[in-house]
Amino acid sequence: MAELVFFSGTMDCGKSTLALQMEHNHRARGRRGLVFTKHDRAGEAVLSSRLGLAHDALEVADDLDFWELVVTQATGGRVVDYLIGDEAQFYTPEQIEQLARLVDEMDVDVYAFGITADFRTQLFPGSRRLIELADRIQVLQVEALCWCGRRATHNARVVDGHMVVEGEQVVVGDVTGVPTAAVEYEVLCRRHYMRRMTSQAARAQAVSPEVLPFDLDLCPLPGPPAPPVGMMEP
Ligand SMILES: Nc1ncnc2c1ncn2[C@@H]1O[C@H](COP(=O)(O)OP(=O)(O)O)[C@@H](O)[C@H]1O
Ligand SMILES: Cc1cn([C@H]2C[C@H](O)[C@@H](COP(=O)(O)O)O2)c(=O)[nH]c1=O
Repeated sequence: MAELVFFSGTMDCGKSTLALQMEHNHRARGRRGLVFTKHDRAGEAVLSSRLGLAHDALEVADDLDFWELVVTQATGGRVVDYLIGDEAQFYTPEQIEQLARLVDEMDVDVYAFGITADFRTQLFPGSRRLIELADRIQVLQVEALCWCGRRATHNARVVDGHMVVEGEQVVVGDVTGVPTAAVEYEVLCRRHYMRRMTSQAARAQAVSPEVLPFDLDLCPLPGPPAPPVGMMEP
């Protein structure tokens, strides 16, 4: 029986890599599929992974109708067994409903890949609909890590070196790790997301004079506690 599966995780946790692997595995077994993406960092109509692999893909415009497209293929004699959809957070809720219909009425497997929440921790509309409709939600096993070593759960947006929590929901970008003037992203654990503590902010705080050790000459440490009244020192 066909399934609608939502593979989710933070940015940089291997979703596109897994999408490419699944495409490879299904095709290797003779299944016929279509690959989609939207706003991939590498450009239009390509599904790319940070591991260096890439695959041609159909770019999902807002007016693309998945149902119409697959039905047209099928009536033209081109069987579609499965769909791979990367960057699915950017799909419209209506498109997610079309994908669910393809699973239920055309027996097409749909594997959607995407982040759930934006840089403000709010669900993308496409991801929200996937969470509502998917047969299964699979959180990726490879964990992206916060700079502190904890599992990263949140996607932070960094502009001019500072984490921001206001702005357009969609700004295509990468997790470069190199502060630039442009928009970039950093994955963080919840604790550091809430404190707006990016790796750069943590480094800056570590060398800030406010947290340097006290100058002991100016601020001597207290001595040992005085003996209780009535007791003589030996
Ligand atoms: N040089 C590298 N060597 C090994 N693994 C890498 C390298 N660069 C990236 N990766 C892996 O690729 C993952 C990102 O893959 P990608 O599919 O692009 O992520 P996503 O689509 O979730 O944003 C990283 O979490 C890391 O595991
Ligand atoms: C958090 C967040 C991300 N984006 C963009 C940035 C990237 O182009 C993609 C995520 O791609 P990845 O393969 O998962 O790394 O989404 C955005 O537009 N808005 C956001 O809030």
